[in-house]
Amino acid sequence: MTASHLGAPAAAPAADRIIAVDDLGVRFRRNRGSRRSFKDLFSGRARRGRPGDFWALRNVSFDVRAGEAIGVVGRNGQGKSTLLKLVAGVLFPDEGRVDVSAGVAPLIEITGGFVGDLTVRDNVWLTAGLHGLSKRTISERFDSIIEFAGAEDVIDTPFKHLSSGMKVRVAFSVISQLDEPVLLVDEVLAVGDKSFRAKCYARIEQILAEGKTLFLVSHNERDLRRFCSRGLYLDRGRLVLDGDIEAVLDRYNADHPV
Ligand SMILES: Nc1ncnc2c1ncn2[C@@H]1O[C@H](COP(=O)(O)OP(=O)(O)OP(=O)(O)O)[C@@H](O)[C@H]1O
Repeated sequence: MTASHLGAPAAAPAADRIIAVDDLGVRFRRNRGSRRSFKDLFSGRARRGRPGDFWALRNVSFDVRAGEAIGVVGRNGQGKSTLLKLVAGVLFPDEGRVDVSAGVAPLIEITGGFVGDLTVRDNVWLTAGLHGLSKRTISERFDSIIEFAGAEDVIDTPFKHLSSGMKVRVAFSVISQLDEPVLLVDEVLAVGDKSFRAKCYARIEQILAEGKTLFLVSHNERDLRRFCSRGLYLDRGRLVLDGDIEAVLDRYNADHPV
């Protein structure tokens, strides 16, 4: 008998579960860049107390089933990108656990993972290779990656010389043609022009139809409603609401009316 015969379980059964986040906490130092005073250097109290520390995320727990599309909402600076970085495994928690039982394709910072001094061609090979695609598969997909991005004229240009829009186009094109079961998209779509955004939306729909799992951070409610069935609402690093995307957006809008 499958779990669905027993009614909706509170937590995803282990077999279905692709991501498990348990009591997650991440602490940052607000003033890392500021100089310590001479007096601070000799003050044990200042070091122990670490007054600049704050929790960017705390007590965050949720499970994700394979194939879910989750929108992450919240005001600026409330922990959304930090959460995606933890799922991507590029940041480690100070408390709790994040277990991800599948490969993750992250598009979480415009230039994230791309090497500025390498050409577009080399970056495509590097990123696709790091995500486990064979040389043969990369060769087969290379032209379509470049074509989707509209990057034919900049194939041999160093990535750092691309416009910010073109960087996003190349990054999205590569990331969305990997075989990883989980896709993380943080805001970056806002940078592309209208026609590229339309292509991205079609690609995301295709990815969801293939049964992949999506995390989308966005301030665009239309995008969130279009792709996501579930929402996570973060405020001050806490998970205020985990539920149906409509309920999550209603609550967010009620808490923060324009
Ligand atoms: N490496 C870091 N060191 C110190 N503070 C950080 C670091 N990364 C993020 N922060 C801080 O942690 C908090 C959460 O940041 P995060 O980027 O997760 O917010 P966000 O919800 O994604 O915001 P936005 O909507 O503006 O993208 C912010 O106060 C941010 O300044």
